[in-house]
Amino acid sequence: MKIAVMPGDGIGPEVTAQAVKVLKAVVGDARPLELVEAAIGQAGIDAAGDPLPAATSEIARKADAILFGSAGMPGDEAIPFMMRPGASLLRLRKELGLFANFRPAFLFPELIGASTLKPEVVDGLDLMILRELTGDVYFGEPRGSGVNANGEREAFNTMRYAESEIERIAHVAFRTARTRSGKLCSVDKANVLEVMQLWREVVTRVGLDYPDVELTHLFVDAAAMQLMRAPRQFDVIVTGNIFGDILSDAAAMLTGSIGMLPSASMAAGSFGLYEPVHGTAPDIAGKNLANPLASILSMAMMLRQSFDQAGNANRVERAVRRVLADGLRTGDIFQPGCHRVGTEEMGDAVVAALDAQEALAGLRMAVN
Ligand SMILES: NC(=O)c1ccc[n+]([C@@H]2O[C@H](COP(=O)([O-])OP(=O)(O)OC[C@H]3O[C@@H](n4cnc5c(N)ncnc54)[C@H](O)[C@@H]3O)[C@@H](O)[C@H]2O)c1
Ligand SMILES: CC(C)[C@H](C(=O)O)[C@@H](O)C(=O)O
Ligand SMILES: [Mg+2]
Repeated sequence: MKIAVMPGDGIGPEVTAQAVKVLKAVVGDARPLELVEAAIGQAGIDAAGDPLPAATSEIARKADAILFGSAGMPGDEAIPFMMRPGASLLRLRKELGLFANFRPAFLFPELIGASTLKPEVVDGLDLMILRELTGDVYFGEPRGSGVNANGEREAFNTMRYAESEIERIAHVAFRTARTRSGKLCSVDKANVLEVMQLWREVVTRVGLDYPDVELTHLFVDAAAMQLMRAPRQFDVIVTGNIFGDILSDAAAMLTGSIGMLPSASMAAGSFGLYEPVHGTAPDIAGKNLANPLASILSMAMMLRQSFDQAGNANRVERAVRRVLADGLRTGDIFQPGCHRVGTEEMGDAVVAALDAQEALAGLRMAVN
């Protein structure tokens, strides 16, 4: 198992360290684990004068999977786009062709009181946002800024999708819906944007190959409203890059905190980049306050999707559920009556819960 570890900026190194700790505990001696750390974001600038150093891209290409923390800091916007610490992630996604971004919004029953919605509205929430990740206004050309004919400063980006890009994410979406409830909602803005008219047309056409999947369409503004009103009406949502970015942060709050939302960014095969949906959280960085569970749960997605280790992934998810059931909470998911812990203590508790699972399994074997 060759894994590139890219901690990045802000809370990235803090939460990634916990995911690595849990990874080592769950894999144990069963499989050789090769972890190669690579500099990205500000660390890349410090090491090689580039937020995505060539050496980091090389490590990424040779790995089976990437465990990513987060990148970018306040003030980034003043730096030219390609040199921003935060842009390192966009460049990496594009370089590696990571077009399919899975962002599951799953509510652990123990956190029902931490959700921003009423318990009866979110109870049992388990939805999958599939975000297209290498197209759209993030990468569309032309982009830039300058002075217009009136002598006024202006800036512009281009929302752009090629038919083939929509087709390939649509196929992933329909296949994903098949493995879940068979319901797929495509989110666009076809009432206003040509590019989204194409999106709707192509998704609808691809859908003819999947007659067993029930396809619906929503405009993104209505989708945002429905997500807050009655989120359980959704199972799989497929959408473009920018709408997916926004809807997934919103969905995070239904699960209690942005610190709970993992993600997997996949290319065509089993290679993937796994990262929490949250950013570098400069306001709490370096204080042992960050919730590491999104990072730990991203690592579980890595075990399942890149290494075919569903058993180990389930064990990690069960261990997370155990620590929540035991009342352990970082500040972002704190509820009265619970026990407040820091980033490291939360990671240690997940490892202890894994050990307890193992001890119990050993005991069962001995009894039988
Ligand atoms: N994948 C990434 O690398 C990624 C994702 C989003 C934002 N960013 C970058 O991060 C920087 C900060 O962005 P932002 O402030 O808009 O978003 P953010 O997600 O970093 O923080 C938003 C809020 O959520 C809180 N938060 C985030 N993660 C948390 C965690 N694990 N535990 C507890 N609280 C948590 C923060 O303290 C903050 O109050 C920016 O430079 C942005 O570009 C990077
Ligand atoms: C940091 C930023 C470039 C990134 C994005 O916009 O894709 C982030 O917000 C995310 O959700 O992964
Ligand atoms: Mg985002």
